[in-house]
Amino acid sequence: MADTVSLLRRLILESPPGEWAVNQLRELLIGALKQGPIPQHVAFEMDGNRRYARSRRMETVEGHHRGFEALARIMEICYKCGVKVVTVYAFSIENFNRPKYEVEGLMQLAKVKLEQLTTYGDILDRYGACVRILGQREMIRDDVLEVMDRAVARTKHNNKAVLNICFPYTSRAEMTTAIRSTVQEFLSPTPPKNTPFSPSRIRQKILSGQLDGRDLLPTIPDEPLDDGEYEGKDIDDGDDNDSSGSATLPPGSPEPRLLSRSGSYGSTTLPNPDNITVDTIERHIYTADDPPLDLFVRTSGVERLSDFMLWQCHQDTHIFFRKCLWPDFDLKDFIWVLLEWQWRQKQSDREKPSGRAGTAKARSMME
Ligand SMILES: CC(C)=CCC/C(C)=C/CC/C(C)=C/COP(=O)(O)OP(=O)(O)O
Repeated sequence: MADTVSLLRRLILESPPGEWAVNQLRELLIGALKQGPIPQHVAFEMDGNRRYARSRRMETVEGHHRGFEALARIMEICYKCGVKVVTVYAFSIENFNRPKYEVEGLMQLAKVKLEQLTTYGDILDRYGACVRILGQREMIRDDVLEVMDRAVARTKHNNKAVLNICFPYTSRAEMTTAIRSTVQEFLSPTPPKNTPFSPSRIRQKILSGQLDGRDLLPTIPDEPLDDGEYEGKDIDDGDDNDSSGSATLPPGSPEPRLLSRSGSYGSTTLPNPDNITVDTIERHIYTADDPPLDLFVRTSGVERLSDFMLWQCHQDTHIFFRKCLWPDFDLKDFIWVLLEWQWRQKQSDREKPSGRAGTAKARSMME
């Protein structure tokens, strides 16, 4: 009986009039949603593809294909609603540890779908969305990278919306990269060379025996270091796997600012770590150009962030965990997330003026 009902339902919904009616209803719902506030930046942790495949006795890779279809549907809903940036976790660095055939399947899927997505007139072009690939580029093999670069180049003229594809990504790798490039930027202003008190000059003198090391101040390079240029202990390679120009200050290192405060180096402008703020790091994070993350959605019932958007989740990011598996995720699920987000926005807007009034009142009472 249940089988007959579900078959009948499928027949109706998949018939041309059924499809037309469903599309009309979707448009109506999206139109209604657009009447309220809309998150500017939404991230999806698309979880549950393999469980979806297993429960339907499909190949794992087929589960990922269905996952991509869900992504295309959700992306369209987002852009139609007015979301500016959609960020998706398409491949974690940890995913390289999955069986070879699955990793290969995901690479092929990325290649085929990115070509498709960025073909002129397809979904991204329709909504004026450009593609950006966020993650550890050096871990992507050449044939995939080529397709990704082409996708980015083909859509770079689109300036209404963004699709951030995190591939291969983890937040810790993103933050490490951001810190590394912050340090590189921080050390890059080149001071006047060979001034009598420049660190390199002092180093030269020590090496040539003209100065003993007793009064040696903590050394800060006065010019960007080349790999292997410096053998001292105060600048160290921060990553065992990657020695490409990375420099970290190990725990217990003397604070570089002491140097600049002491003024020992004359007119040399030495980096001051006090100048590194949240905003400095933010500028080096992959999503630096994007609006703050308003909404984070993870499917499949797992309630963890799993190294995704750890920096971007701030005090006003609303995090939603949904039980449904990603390939099943559609407007019927997303609408509740959006409605709840809109409701929470209204609540916090309502609280804000009274909160402010309360503070002002408290202040006037104290005065
Ligand atoms: C081009 C492009 C953007 C492609 C995206 C395709 C896509 C949906 C990728 C997601 C891959 C992935 C590791 C999902 C997590 O589910 P899981 O495999 O961990 O499933 P499980 O939780 O059931 O084990």
